[in-house]
Formats: sequence, C-alpha cells, structure tokens
Amino acid sequence: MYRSGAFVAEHCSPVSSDQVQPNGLDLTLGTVLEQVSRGRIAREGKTVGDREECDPREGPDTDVFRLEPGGYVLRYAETVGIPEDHVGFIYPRSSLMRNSCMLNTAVWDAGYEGKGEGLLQVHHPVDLERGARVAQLVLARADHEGTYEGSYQGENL
Ligand SMILES: O=c1ccn([C@H]2C[C@H](O)[C@@H](COP(=O)(O)OP(=O)(O)OP(=O)(O)O)O2)c(=O)[nH]1
Repeated sequence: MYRSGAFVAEHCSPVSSDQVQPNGLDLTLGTVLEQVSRGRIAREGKTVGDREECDPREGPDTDVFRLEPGGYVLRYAETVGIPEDHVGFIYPRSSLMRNSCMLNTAVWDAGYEGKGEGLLQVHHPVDLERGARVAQLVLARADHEGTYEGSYQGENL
C-alpha cells in the first residue's frame, strides 16, 4: 500500500508544501549531468563513467538547462531517506512525457539516503529550470532483510 504524500515529505528535505501531492512527493531538478566516459557493468562490480555538469543558462531570474535531444543523468535536489519497512519508486512528472522527455528510474531501497539520480531521455529540445518539479516519489510498505549498504549510500550529500 502506498503511503500519503505527507508521509513521504517527512523523509525528504528540503521540502515545500507545493511539493506534497496526495499520493507522493514531487522531487525537483538539482542538476543535469552528461556522461563523458565509458562505464562498466561486470559480473563482479561496476564502474560509473565520468560525468560533467551541463551549463545552465544563468541570468538574474533564470537557471535553465537548455537540453538538446540525448541521454542525461538528472540529479534530484532533495535528500531522500527511505525508511525501514518501505520501498520507494519514482515516476516522471507527466508534463515531461508530454514534452517528449522520459525519466527512467530503478528501485529505492529501505535504508538508502542521498540525493539520487535518474536517466533523463530528451527526444525533443526542452528547457528545464533548476528547482522545477520533475518527478514524484512514492513509498510503499515492504518487507525486507537488512537495509541498503551499497555503493550509493550517502551519495551527493
Ligand atoms: O532511479 C533510481 C533508483 C534508485 N536510486 C538510489 C536508491 C537506491 O537504493 C540506490 C541503489 O540502487 P541500486 O540498488 O539499483 O544500485 P546498484 O546498481 O545495484 O548498485 P549497488 O549494488 O552499489 O547498490 O540508488 C536512485 O538514485 N535512482
């Protein structure tokens, strides 16, 4: 059973009231990265390739990533802590899809804490402003053995 957005908000920071949705919490855009070197997924272990932060168009009121079609790594602005007895899932904001973009995500494990990342597919040029709501985190009650102790624990804090 999914928990309420108010419950999810208790496990993320910083959060403002306009991010709290009935069934989840909207996460906002922290930054956009472009991978510049080869990664490796092996039978034993893995390596994440180097990434470079995309240059937002800076201005007095703007902080906008002007993205051309391609694949990017999107980092969320909020620190998320997945509580014990729960599992997290992220869904893209539908306005992203309506603009020919997609956010691909994986499982968020009980005990994980950090500023997570997702794969942003851009199929048509788009402008994304830092701090804009791009995704929704939902939490479901879940059984588990142990808690997250992988290599991304505490990332980007
Ligand atoms: O879309 C997602 C999904 C998960 N995570 C975070 C939360 C999750 O708990 C952690 C690790 O994810 P996963 O277990 O899939 O990583 P892995 O590739 O198996 O690496 P490791 O074995 O080091 O955990 O990354 C994200 O940042 N983005």
